[in-house]
Amino acid sequence: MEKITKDKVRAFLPTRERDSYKGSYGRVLFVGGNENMGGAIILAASAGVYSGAGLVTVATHPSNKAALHARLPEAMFTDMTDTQQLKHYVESVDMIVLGPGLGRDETALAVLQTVYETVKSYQILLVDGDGIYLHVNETVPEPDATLVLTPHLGEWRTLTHLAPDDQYDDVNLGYAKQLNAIVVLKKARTEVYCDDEVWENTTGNPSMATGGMGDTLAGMIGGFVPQFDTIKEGVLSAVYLHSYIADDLSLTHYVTLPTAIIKEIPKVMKEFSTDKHRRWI
Ligand SMILES: NC(=O)C1=CN([C@@H]2O[C@H](COP(=O)(O)OP(=O)(O)OC[C@H]3O[C@@H](n4cnc5c(N)ncnc54)[C@H](OP(=O)(O)O)[C@@H]3O)[C@@H](O)[C@H]2O)[C@@H](O)CC1
Ligand SMILES: Nc1ncnc2c1ncn2[C@@H]1O[C@H](COP(=O)(O)OP(=O)(O)O)[C@@H](O)[C@H]1O
Ligand SMILES: [Mg+2]
Repeated sequence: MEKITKDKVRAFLPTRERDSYKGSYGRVLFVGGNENMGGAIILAASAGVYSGAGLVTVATHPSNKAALHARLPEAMFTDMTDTQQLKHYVESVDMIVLGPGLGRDETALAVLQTVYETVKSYQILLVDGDGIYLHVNETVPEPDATLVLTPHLGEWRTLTHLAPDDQYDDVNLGYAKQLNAIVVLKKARTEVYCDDEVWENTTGNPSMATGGMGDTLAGMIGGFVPQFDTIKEGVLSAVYLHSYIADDLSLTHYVTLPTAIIKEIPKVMKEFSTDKHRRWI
């Protein structure tokens, strides 16, 4: 098992080109947030924007529109219950983050099915939260995209039926392959299963054990992956920095709020950037 370390993340972090524009840094669609869990998708999308995604759209329940615009004016809104609009947005992005706060009812299932039917092989689809529940418990088409799954230990048990005592690395890797996915197994020391590799995070602490923390990680991965040289490097860097920020905040804060992590992302990316002393003027 390889460790995700500071030096590796520093080396992975891309530098920005002078002539780049928002299209250079990824168009990302966030799908989720029913009438009761709009916060989950707003957190995910906020993490995506603060991670540097070039253009972010949120497909969510219409009741979340005003809150989204108030909290995150950088993001665009579309109604996730409008199937034609949802298809249109899925077709126009590089990456989709599906599932935070989506719910598990018929509307949620229809949304997930539309996304799964529409994605193409050149796109990246991250499935989290209720999306993972629907992925396992409902009959859904296999998405033709690079799949990233971000289960916590409970969701991993749902996906694999593995008891906690049976979750050895090689067994987990076998399941990740069977699921045809890069798996981010979230826990105190999060693990990433990618191709034949197993990675272990070296950051993270119990001040992070609060609702919305995983939604925030999903959003960071969504923001990072289109900007990084490889999907693996984007995923590993998001996992590391999400918890690195929390470790820093935990020195002075008993609990680390997802919104506090989100605010710090651009600063920490600058700290890790190899051209951090560069001035553009
Ligand atoms: N502000 C918002 O809108 C928020 C919205 N949210 C949205 O809620 C949706 C449901 O997600 P969820 O994770 O809350 O619930 P679920 O999928 O039922 O999993 C819990 C089950 O797994 C088990 N379990 C075992 N080990 C575990 C572990 N290490 N970590 C966690 N659980 C563990 C656990 O066992 P127990 O605690 O009962 O012992 C229980 O049986 C999802 O879409 C998410 O995005 C939340 O993000 C909160 C903020
Ligand atoms: N004790 C802990 N130590 C380190 N990280 C933790 C701890 N508890 C939770 N986390 C992190 O918080 C996140 C929780 O994810 P998840 O349960 O999906 O949250 P939510 O669905 O509420 O957003 C994961 O990234 C996990 O690694
Ligand atoms: Mg979660």
